[in-house]
Amino acid sequence: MIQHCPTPTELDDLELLVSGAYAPLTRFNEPGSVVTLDLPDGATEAELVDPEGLPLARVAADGSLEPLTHAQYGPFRRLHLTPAQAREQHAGATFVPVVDALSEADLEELRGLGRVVFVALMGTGTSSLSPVALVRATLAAADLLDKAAVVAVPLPAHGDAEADHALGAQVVRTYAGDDPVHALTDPSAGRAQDLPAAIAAIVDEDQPAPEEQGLVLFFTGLSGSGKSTLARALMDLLLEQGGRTVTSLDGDVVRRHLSAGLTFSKADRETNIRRIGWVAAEIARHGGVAVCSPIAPFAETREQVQAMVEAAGGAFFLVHVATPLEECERRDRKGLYAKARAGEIPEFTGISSPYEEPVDPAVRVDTTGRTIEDALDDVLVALDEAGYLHLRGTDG
Ligand SMILES: Nc1ncnc2c1ncn2[C@@H]1O[C@H](COP(=O)(O)OS(=O)(=O)O)[C@@H](OP(=O)(O)O)[C@H]1O
Ligand SMILES: Nc1ncnc2c1ncn2[C@@H]1O[C@H](COP(=O)(O)OP(=O)(O)O)[C@@H](O)[C@H]1O
Repeated sequence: MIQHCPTPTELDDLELLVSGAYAPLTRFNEPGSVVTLDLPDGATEAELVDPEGLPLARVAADGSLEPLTHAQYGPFRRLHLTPAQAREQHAGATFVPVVDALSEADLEELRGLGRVVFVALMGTGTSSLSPVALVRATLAAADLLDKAAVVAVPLPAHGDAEADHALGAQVVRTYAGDDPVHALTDPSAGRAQDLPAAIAAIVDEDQPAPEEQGLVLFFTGLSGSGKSTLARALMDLLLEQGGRTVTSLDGDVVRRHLSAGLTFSKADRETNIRRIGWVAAEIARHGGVAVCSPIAPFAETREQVQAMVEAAGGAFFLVHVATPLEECERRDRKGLYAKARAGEIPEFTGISSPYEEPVDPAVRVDTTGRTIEDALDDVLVALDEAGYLHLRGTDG
């Protein structure tokens, strides 16, 4: 039987299927259900493992589950009660679903309800807050009420608003059992202007202003288009003007270290870009700036990098260095195009290997006939307008 690590959404679903939160649903892939599991390469059964390889459950061909161990990772694990545990610990309370930071108005609405249990629906993609910040903000809200407790339920979003709403309502009912459920009248209506100070501080930390957010500047384009030159010039400005930590992930340099030994086959290029994306996402997670300048010829891999960066709370800023092939080949700074034309370098991007142009980059720069400062200015203006970096160029 194969081992398989499900997606974050599938891991959330697995926990809720096993805990009884989805009752009467107990298995993946029931007809018409949004609770689905994709196994790789046509496999019909598998041992499901967490990201660190701990076996969690076996899934059979009919989607049914045999639990092996409970998930043990992640912050606030102690608040992950099963519905049975929640009903036992909090019998007689009013259950209140929460998907966002609670405002003064929300709290006012709850005063007088007696004992309240917040059911923080903190699964993947449910809230605009990160899962951990949603729980932290809900604990802060509980502190502001007389008698309130928090249960964390990793109910994920499945991309179908109607089905997700129905599933959420059903899950909260299951947690409440015979006790009342109170849905807030206008959840998050008071957002921004009406958050208690302790909750506002948690939201601000989770959602930093664009100029404080981790940033991945990703230059893509043909060999010789000007990626490294522009990336280096931009990093110099950042270092000169200060205030941020900066890491370079240049294509050639990465291939000498992180990706040493990889070829230029499609599979190896994808591996190379995903490695860059993984490192860049970690840098962004810590609020730093990563400047990446690989060719990155495949749209799908670039999108995977974007997803990794955004999942880490960073902003992804794609710069297409759109210098045409003719100009890159005319420059042929490293003599590689001549060798590729002579058949000495196989699978050369633009000659014998594809480059998929980005459809919707944050900025597109053709460097042909322009100075470096002038071309860089296009990037600086776009970054300034997006609010991420406010750098002054050197040409005025
Ligand atoms: N077959 C082939 N195709 C493209 N490029 C080649 C090839 N062989 C070697 N080189 C040199 O490697 C640099 C590109 O590496 P990358 O890691 O950026 O490429 S990729 O993103 O994995 O496609 C690229 O550097 P840049 O010119 O800076 O882009 C080339 O110098
Ligand atoms: N406006 C410009 N912006 C960037 N590079 C330019 C520009 N005009 C000419 N060039 C030259 O083009 C070449 C680009 O090479 P490089 O930055 O290594 O490209 P890449 O990293 O995309 O392979 C350099 O020799 C650079 O001096």
